[in-house]
Amino acid sequence: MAKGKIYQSLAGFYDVHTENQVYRTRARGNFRKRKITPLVGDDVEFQIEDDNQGYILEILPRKNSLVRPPVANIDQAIVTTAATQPVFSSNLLDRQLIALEISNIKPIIYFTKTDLLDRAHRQQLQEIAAGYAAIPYEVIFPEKAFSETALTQLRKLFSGKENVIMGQTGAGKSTLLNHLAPQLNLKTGEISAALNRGRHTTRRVALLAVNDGLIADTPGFSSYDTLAINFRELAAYFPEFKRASVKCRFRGCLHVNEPDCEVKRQVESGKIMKSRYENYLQLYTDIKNRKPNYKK
Ligand SMILES: Nc1nc2c(ncn2[C@@H]2O[C@H](COP(=O)(O)OP(=O)(O)OP(=O)(O)O)[C@@H](O)[C@H]2O)c(=O)[nH]1
Ligand SMILES: [Zn+2]
Repeated sequence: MAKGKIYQSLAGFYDVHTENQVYRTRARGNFRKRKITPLVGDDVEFQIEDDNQGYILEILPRKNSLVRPPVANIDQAIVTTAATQPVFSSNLLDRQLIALEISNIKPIIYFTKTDLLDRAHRQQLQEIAAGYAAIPYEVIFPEKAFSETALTQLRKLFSGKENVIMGQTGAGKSTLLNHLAPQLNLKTGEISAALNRGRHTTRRVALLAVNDGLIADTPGFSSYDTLAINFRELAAYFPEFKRASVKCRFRGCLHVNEPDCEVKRQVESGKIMKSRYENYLQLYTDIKNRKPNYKK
């Protein structure tokens, strides 16, 4: 029996890479019965049948997995965030960050279209970017769009990691992927259309080697609209709230109506971004009012 990692899935075949070879494998029938589908990124045990063929026997435990794109064991996500066109939304960004925190995926916030900002807006967005960097999140705010400095910074963060790209439609995901992996030659503006074609569309998904790291060739969206968490857990996915909360008077403080709340104090003093707190309250209310059958 051999061990490897699935790098590509296409029409029921899984390309498994070991240290020195690639095997084209199929999943054994018992996976279908157990309703388990191997995913790109899975570490697997497989039986070698021929020179470079085989079948998968076991999927090793996953760190996490996404639905779109269907990829497992992701370390990092590049959250492609338009500074403008579409207009910057802290609410969308925060929801993406929370979804990643829940899945234990490290976010890298990459601002696109910074070249389209006038001076006043550039100043404003730079302050926002600095706020996120202080949380701390990895933030890349290119002086010029896709400057070598920004791309080098991003490539460095890749090393030894499995990455995915996410972001709303038009944010610049394909453009960024093309800069990172020119061999892809993606047409811009096409990805969201392909993803929206429906869940039954079989698409090739592959991991590409980029600077000692791996990147999924298919950008995706997180399932932030189906947050399945309890409202009491939400604050734990805001790193700066979690840090402050040790100084709240009450254990289990939800930072809403409680007296002597350190999170609220830090919002007042400007240490915690007001927008983050407002987005927290909005999401908190949404989750609390969610219909019971909506949970998972
Ligand atoms: N000026 C400027 N334009 C950009 C930048 N990034 C992307 N664009 C343009 O914005 C448009 C959308 O970019 P895409 O890369 O297609 O965006 P996407 O996120 O892949 O979009 P979907 O496929 O719809 O999900 C294209 O016309 C790009 O050329 C940038 O940093 N600066
Ligand atoms: Zn509190």
